[in-house]
Amino acid sequence: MDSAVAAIAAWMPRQRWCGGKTHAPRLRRIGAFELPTADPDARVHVRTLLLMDDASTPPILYQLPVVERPERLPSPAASDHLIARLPGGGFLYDGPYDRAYTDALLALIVGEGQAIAEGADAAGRYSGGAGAPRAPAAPGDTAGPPLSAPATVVGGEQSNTSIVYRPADSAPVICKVYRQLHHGENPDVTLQTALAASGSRHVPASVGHVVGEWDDVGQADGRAHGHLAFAQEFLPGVADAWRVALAAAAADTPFTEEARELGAAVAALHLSLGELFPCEEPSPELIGMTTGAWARRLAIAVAEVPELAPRRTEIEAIYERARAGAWPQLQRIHGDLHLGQVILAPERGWVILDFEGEPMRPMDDRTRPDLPVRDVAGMLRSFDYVAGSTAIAFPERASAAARWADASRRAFLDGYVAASGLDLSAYRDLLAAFELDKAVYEAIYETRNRPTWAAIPLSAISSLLQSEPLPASEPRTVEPA
Ligand SMILES: Nc1ncnc2c1ncn2[C@@H]1O[C@H](COP(=O)(O)OP(=O)(O)O)[C@@H](O)[C@H]1O
Ligand SMILES: O=P(O)(O)O[C@H]1O[C@H](CO)[C@@H](O[C@H]2O[C@H](CO)[C@@H](O)[C@H](O)[C@H]2O)[C@H](O)[C@H]1O
Repeated sequence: MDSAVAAIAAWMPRQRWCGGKTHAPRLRRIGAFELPTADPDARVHVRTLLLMDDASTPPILYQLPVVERPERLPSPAASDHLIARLPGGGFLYDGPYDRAYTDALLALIVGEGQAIAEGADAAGRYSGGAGAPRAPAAPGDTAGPPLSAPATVVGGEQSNTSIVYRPADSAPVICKVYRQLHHGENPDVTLQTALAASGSRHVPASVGHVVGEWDDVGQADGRAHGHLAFAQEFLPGVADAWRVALAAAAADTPFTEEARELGAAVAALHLSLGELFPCEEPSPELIGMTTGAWARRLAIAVAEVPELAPRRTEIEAIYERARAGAWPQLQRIHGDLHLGQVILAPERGWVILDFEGEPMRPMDDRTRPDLPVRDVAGMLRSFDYVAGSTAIAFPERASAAARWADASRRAFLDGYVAASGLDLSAYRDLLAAFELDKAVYEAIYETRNRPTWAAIPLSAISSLLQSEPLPASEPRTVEPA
């Protein structure tokens, strides 16, 4: 497979999910596993490679599902997903675009299957959300659910690769294949599965997931264990709020009613998470962990984004003011909340997706109790992004878009405060620090991934350093989601 790894290294930087577009990956094979397929002659191999990019700092472990075929796929569209011709005469395809992989993955989850280990291993776990395909009652039970269905890959700006299955006789399912792997719990799986099981209407039902293991010298027993994929109910025909909000801002259509309800949905989510998972008091140690993370992120940003160096002292002053101020209880949160993570489903209201947390943050940080204001700050930044990207696309609409964003931000805060019972005005400094920290994160993210958008967080950082936090209205108490 060495030639395949070399071909993947050349192909990978062009993929949206690749975190290291600014350097040539230096890939080291950690292990692989093969998924059983329906091919009776076993001429097609569905293999997942786990490859460490040692050229990233810190190194990133990638999941690369590929399909090795003896012949070229006939469809002209398939050639877009051909990674390489193999020296032995075969063809190597990008797995999520090849039905052999998508079917093998669905069957692994729904049938609670086991991969064939080649140094790494994987197994399916089925949790059976409403309307999802059902696992066979017993091995070989042919009256079971579809283990095969037409599938398409979700396009756009995604950190992972999501595959939508549309079985003929059961509800559609979306399965996210994690591209960057980590040892331990992936909150995307654990938080959403617990919320759905508790009856929350603000998350899609869970269908199942894939767990995996691979060699890792950093673990006591030399093996890492983590989540590789997550399948959930797919809500069809709804655009994410980012697209809806962009259209509303471009047309100068008010979004305040939707923003207020979104604030209430986020509050209900926080109440549910606070009940389902342990909470912690803000001890000096926990406060130190949060402020330490702000400082580390700022140091990376200053090194990578030259425009930030002159603002460092001012940013640190806002962090210090927040450190010395009031801190609420810590609890599990979403962790990377923005408009691209929420959809407005008919007769259901706001549905919140993607609980994986910020992809550039260490997984240990993402799985600890955190501050709900981090999520509030993330959504406030997202409304500002709508104004920023509208201004880039239509400079003549910049002022109207800025007013649109300001009204949406205020309505979101009003909805959140009214529904959460949290007196946000007591945590203004903390909210300001989290908003700044998110903008600092975005400055790194955009510089690495979409340099033409780096101006959006950079101009937000300037405004945040000049302005006072938004006032927040009085809270009242409501039931969890
Ligand atoms: N359950 C779902 N129902 C409908 N659309 C979904 C669902 N889950 C994800 N999506 C769509 O796929 C996109 C990417 O999903 P997300 O979980 O945010 O992936 P990533 O981690 O790659 O960013 C979302 O913005 C949304 O448009
Ligand atoms: O891919 P994820 O959803 O896990 O999140 C990452 O990518 C996001 C961009 O797709 C990025 O969000 C930033 O851009 C959004 C517009 O595209 C904007 O709505 C967000 O407010 C802004 O933070 C996110 O930060 C990153 O973690």
